[in-house]
Amino acid sequence: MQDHSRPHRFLPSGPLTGRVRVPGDKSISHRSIMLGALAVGETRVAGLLEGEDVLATAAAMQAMGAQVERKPDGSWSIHGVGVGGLLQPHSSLEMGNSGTSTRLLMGLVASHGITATFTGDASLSGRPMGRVTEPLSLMGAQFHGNARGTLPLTTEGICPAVPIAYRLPVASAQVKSAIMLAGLNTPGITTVIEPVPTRDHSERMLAGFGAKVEIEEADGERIIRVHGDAELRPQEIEVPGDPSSAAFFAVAALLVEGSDLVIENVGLNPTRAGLFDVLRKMGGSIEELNAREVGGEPVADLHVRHSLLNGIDVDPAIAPSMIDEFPVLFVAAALAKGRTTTTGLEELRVKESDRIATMAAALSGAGAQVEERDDGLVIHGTGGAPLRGSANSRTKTRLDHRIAMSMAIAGLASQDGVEVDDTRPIATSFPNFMDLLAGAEA
Ligand SMILES: O=C(O)C1=C[C@@H](OP(=O)(O)O)[C@@H](O)[C@H](O)C1
Ligand SMILES: C=C(OP(=O)(O)O)C(=O)O
Repeated sequence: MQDHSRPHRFLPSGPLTGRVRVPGDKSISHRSIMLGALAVGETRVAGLLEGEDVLATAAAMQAMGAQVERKPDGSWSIHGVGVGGLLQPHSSLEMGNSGTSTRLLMGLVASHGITATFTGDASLSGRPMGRVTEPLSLMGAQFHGNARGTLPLTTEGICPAVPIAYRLPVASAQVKSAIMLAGLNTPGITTVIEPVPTRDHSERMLAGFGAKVEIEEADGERIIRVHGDAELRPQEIEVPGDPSSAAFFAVAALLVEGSDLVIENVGLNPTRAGLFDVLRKMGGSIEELNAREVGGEPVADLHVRHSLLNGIDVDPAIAPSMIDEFPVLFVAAALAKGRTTTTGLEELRVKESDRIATMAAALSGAGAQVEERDDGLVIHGTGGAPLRGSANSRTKTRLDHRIAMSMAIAGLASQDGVEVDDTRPIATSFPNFMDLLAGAEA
C-alpha cells in the first residue's frame, strides 16, 4: 500500500513574537452546525473552524436534510429542518477522526425516527462508543454493530423516545451533550447529572437557541434538565478562538527564549481554560488583555512571554477543564525545572490515540525523562535546556493531531529538531497551524 503520510522535522526556533489569531473553537463550531440544523430558518456563523472534524459534522447534517454552506465572505449559513425534522440519510455518515461528531450525532439520531450508520478512520474505529450507546439505549434507541461497541455502528432512532435521568459514569461533555441533544426531541424532561463539571458549551448554546435548559448545582454536582419537544430559533453566532489551539502557541512562547507573543481572541470559558492556570502556577507569564464576551463566551487576548517553568503536581480535579491540553502540558513539563506529576488521566487513553503512551514514547524519543503510570506521566524536566533526542528518533503521531502539534512545539525547544512522522492529522482541528507557526517564528 502506498504511504501518504507527510513527515516533517520541526527545528529549533528563534523567538515567537507579534500577534497570532487561532481558528474558531472546535466544540462550539460542531454545535453551531448541529443546533443551526435543528432551528427553522437561517443561522449564520462567523469564525467557524473549517477543520476536517467540523466539516464531517457539516456533511452529516446536510445528509440529514439541513442546508449548510460557506458564503463568499467566509461565514457559514445553515438552514435548519426543525427539531424532529431530520431526514433519513441515504448513505453512511463518514465521521473521519472526530469523536465529537460521532457521539453528539448519535444523540440526535437516537430520538428521531431514522436510522444512520456511522463510520470512521482507524483511530475513531478503536474508540469506545458504549458510553453513549448505553444511555441512548435507555431512551429507546437501538444500536447494531460489533460486540466491542466500536464503529462502524448503526443507530436506529425512535420517536417518541423516553426521557431519562442519567448520572455520567465518566467525565465527558460528549456523553452529556449526546443525551441533551436526544432530549430535545423527546417528550418531558431529560436529566443529566454530572458529578464533575465538563465543558458547558451545549448548555450555553442551547439556551441561546431558545431551548429550555435548567442547571442546578448541588454538592459539587451539576444537574442539567432539558425540556423536550423544543423549538430552536435561528441565531447569529460568532465563534471565539479555540483555547485548545491557542495552547500550542502559549507553550511555544513560554519555552522559546526571547518570545513575546499575543494570541488574540482566545475563548476562556472556565470549563476550558485549565491549562493557562496550570502554566501560570508553573511560573509562566500569561496575561489576559482586553477581556470581553464573544458569542456568550468569555474571551481575551493572551500576552505570553518566555518564562522559566517549575515542575508541579497537577491537581487531577482540573483535568476536565484541560482534557485536550495534556500532551502540550507534557512538553512544557519536559523543559521545566524539576518534576511534574500528573494523575487521574485515564480518559487520555481513549482519545484519538492513547495519549499517555503516545506522549511517553514521543517525549522519550526526543530526549525527555518520562515515567509512564496507569493514570498519567511523571516528567523530570531539563530546567530550560533544549531537548536532545537520538538523531534517528521519529515521533509516532498515531493519527492524533494533538500529538503532532505538541511534538512540533517540542521541536522548537530542542537542540537538533524533532521529526514528526505524519502532520496530516493536524488538519482535523487546526488546518493553518504550520503557516501560523512559521509566521510567528519569523
Ligand atoms: O464535547 C466536546 O466538544 C469535546 C469533549 C471532550 O471529549 P470527552 O467528552 O470525550 O471528554 C474533548 O476531548 C473533545 O475534544 C471535545
Ligand atoms: C479528543 C479530541 O477530539 P474528538 O474526541 O472530537 O475526536 C481532541 O480534539 O483532542
